[in-house]
Amino acid sequence: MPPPSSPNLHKAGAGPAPHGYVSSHDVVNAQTDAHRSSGSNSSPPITALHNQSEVQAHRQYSLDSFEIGRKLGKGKFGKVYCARDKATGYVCALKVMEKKELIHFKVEKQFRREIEIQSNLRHPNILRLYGHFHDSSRVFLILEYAGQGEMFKVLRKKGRFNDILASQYICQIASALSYLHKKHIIHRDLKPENLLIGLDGEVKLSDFGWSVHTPSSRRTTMCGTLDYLPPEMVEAKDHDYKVDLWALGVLTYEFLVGNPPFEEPAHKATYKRISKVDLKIPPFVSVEAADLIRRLLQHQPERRYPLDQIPDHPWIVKNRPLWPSSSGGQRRSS
Ligand SMILES: Nc1ncnc2c1ncn2[C@@H]1O[C@H](COP(=O)(O)OP(=O)(O)OP(=O)(O)O)[C@@H](O)[C@H]1O
Repeated sequence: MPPPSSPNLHKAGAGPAPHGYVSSHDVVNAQTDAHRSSGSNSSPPITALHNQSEVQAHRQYSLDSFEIGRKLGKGKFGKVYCARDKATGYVCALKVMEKKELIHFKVEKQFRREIEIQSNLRHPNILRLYGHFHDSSRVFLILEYAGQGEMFKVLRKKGRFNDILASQYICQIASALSYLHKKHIIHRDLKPENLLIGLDGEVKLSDFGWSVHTPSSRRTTMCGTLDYLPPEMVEAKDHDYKVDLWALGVLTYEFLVGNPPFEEPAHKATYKRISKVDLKIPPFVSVEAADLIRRLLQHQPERRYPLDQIPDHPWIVKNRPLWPSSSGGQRRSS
């Protein structure tokens, strides 16, 4: 585990074995899992330790290094638990995957790429991967704990976000994407399901399974979620980092409207609408937000609004003074 020096690290509250943490050996005990996950939904009472100094660099981690808390969720390839590093008290999320499943579904390569990419990233709006370890049958990822959970769930619960919240999220995501693009990484799978929310309400971009280091020639691999696919991928043309700009436009729309713009019951119909950029923005969407959506959802990738101009877009400029100050917004100093 690289030194977890990020200001987003969190330390468990004081006291012996608090928050329902148990021995790490219980992590694969299905019965206790069920018991824990059906228990309290509240996050463990944890205290953010901002600017905490470097801790235990180059330590060798194993399952014994952690006390395992409640199950945070379940993905296609594993379960995620809240965990506390016994030595330091730091709280993280521990993702547990069965090796045989990764092999069975032929996702080892994708998984290795995800680890390689994510462990080298340092940005307040990108979920940190502190390290990984394995035993004979499982692989464990030590991830930053996103205390407010999944963006997707929050959005579905609220229906849609107001301009203030949506603009703050979009500005944070634009900053994270801009950081990735400067490192020649395309995310390629931006959608609410791949966004988590940190303890202070800040966006955490996660899931780098589809990401690629931009190659010299552009790629044609078909990937990503249907609703977020750009015209060039629907039309099986080459694509580059500008696919993320299109996805940001789709996301802006979904945040403000509650569903993605080209959604149709049949795949073919969705493809068609994407290819034609058949965009209908409801009248309740503000003029400024609609302008940004249209500028991002351009059929021609070169015409899409550049990420570095997003903080100066009128929608962001208008709403920035209303953002709650504690939620990790990417404020401009000028
Ligand atoms: N770092 C984290 N902090 C808090 N909760 C998390 C964290 N990582 C995952 N979770 C929770 O666990 C669930 C499962 O996560 P996981 O990454 O395994 O799968 P996923 O991203 O939902 O799906 P997929 O299997 O397609 O990658 C998430 O939906 C989320 O609710």
